[in-house]
Amino acid sequence: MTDRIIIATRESRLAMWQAEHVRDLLMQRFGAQVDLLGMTTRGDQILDRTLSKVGGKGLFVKELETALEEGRANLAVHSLKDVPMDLPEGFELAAVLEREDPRDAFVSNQFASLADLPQGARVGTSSLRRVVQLRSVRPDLRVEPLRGNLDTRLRKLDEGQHDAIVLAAAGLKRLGLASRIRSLFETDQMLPCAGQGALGLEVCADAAPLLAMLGTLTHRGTSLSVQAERAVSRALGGSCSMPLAAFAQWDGGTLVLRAALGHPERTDSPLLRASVKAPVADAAAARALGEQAAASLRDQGASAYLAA
Ligand SMILES: NCc1[nH]cc(CCC(=O)O)c1CC(=O)O
Repeated sequence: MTDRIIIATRESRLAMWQAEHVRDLLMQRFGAQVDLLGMTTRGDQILDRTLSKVGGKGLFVKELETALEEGRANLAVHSLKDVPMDLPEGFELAAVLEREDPRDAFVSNQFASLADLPQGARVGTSSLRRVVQLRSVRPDLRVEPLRGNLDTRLRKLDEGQHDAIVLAAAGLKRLGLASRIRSLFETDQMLPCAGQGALGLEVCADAAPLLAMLGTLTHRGTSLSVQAERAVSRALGGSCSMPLAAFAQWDGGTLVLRAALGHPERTDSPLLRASVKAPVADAAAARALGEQAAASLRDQGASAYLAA
């Protein structure tokens, strides 16, 4: 079963790149024969509404999981930031690959950075996390919705619908579009969301040989970081589309985790921030650190933000 592997993937250019990247890795590392099964998910079809209003992240993942369940594929490759905090019963993350650049990128045809934008400039993004952080440094900006895959978003920018847009650097780099990045946000200005830049490999929990084999691909620092980040979100129990950022870095011993939570509606509410660190050597300790960051946000009044 592990000598021929079928990867279920969405058909966007980024998803295909990621699936092909994993295919190449599996061929190199294990000499496996790998095929791709392209699929369109509900999340890909809904382009006119904010995802958080129609069911959130799970929309991109569900169809792929069904393919795994029915044995049409063995493996699904995801951008971890699109994977819900708790996988449905019967599925497991077999591996977390080394993280690409986790930062957000400022993309514009006229302006070099956020600081260069004139008063009242129009910035495209549909991510509440980006909206609240933009608002906190530049309350004057007009933040406008922007959806679609990377190519669609860049086209909307090029058509003049926005003065600038904010995108994950990882996606742009993977697609050979790094030249579109005018500047990278420092993480203290625009903290990434949990899992940004990392890929997760999902399999059926009963696929023991495959789980063991793929597990060897895990990048330890990325995996511990992402466990802590995802634990913040899980502990806050809000929806996966809440304006929450969580970003961790591991130096081989200590995990440093920062989180930020914005109010989804009230522009006068400040961002809540937490920063915690501890020696971390396993997933349980990483998750405990995430829970500590969530507790700190709660102490600062996070529940009023989450209820909104
Ligand atoms: N939400 C869509 C999505 N999912 C993963 C990436 C980029 C790659 C990554 O962060 O792993 C993007 C694009 C973006 O947010 O700009």
